Amino acid sequence: MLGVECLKQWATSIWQYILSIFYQKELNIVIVGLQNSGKTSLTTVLLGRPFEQDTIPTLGMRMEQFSLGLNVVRIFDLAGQHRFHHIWKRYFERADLIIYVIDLSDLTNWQECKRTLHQVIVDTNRDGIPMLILGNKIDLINIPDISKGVNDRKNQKRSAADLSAIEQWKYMAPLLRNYEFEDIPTYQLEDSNLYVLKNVETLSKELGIDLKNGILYMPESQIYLDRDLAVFTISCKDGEYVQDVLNWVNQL
Ligand SMILES: Nc1nc2c(ncn2[C@@H]2O[C@H](COP(=O)(O)OP(=O)(O)OP(=O)(O)O)[C@@H](O)[C@H]2O)c(=O)[nH]1
Ligand SMILES: [Mg+2]
Repeated sequence: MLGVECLKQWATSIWQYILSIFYQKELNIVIVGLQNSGKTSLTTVLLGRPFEQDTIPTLGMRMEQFSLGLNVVRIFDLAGQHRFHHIWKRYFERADLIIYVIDLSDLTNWQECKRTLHQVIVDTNRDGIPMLILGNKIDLINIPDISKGVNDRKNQKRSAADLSAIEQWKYMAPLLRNYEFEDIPTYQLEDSNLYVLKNVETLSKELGIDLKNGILYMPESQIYLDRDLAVFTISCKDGEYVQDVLNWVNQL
């Protein structure tokens, strides 16, 4: 009787092995974005390792590999420094998913960040590679506490403006999914109102991406997005919304 059980187990494991040969998939994830946006931190978090405050800028590329069920996942964590951007294209050729990471807490390079994102989308759109745009570091952009200083004459004007933006953002957000691109409000982005970018629709609009109709608006032209594309806001530090990102990747 024991012999029959052993034989069954053996046959099952052989069968699983044969299945794995036919069904084993390799998933290449290529992560790009400007310097300091959090690409290496994202890689660390995706690998289930603890977040590190002090990181070293990546030089060239760093590859990490892990198994996910029967599949092998390879993460290509590319360097964000400008002098390395020319190597990105080489990795796009074998990418099954491209992730573009943005530091939402720092507006200094916002225009460059947008330009670079547009270029990545244009360069890879024809191949239809799925793409994920991640607004990172949302733990650093808090909604200002407007109750503070509301009686302070100097702050009164500012507080009223903030209040209307906050109210608009808070109440419109759930409705935006039914809105056309033109209806999503735009903002004069500055350090005091960065929190509006936590909202995925607002962030997409500021990046020129019409998620509903699949169109990328660039300063001189526009293109149809011929691919799966999603925008999330996350914090690698707190792990906020990282699970949503993983769920999205899993359904690809
Ligand atoms: N507060 C906060 N800090 C973050 C977050 N993600 C990354 N950082 C910090 O941002 C800095 C840069 O992170 P990296 O992951 O090295 O950035 P990178 O995009 O890999 O940079 P390069 O390799 O130079 O292109 C580090 O000090 C991280 O600890 C986040 O979600 N919140
Ligand atoms: Mg890095």
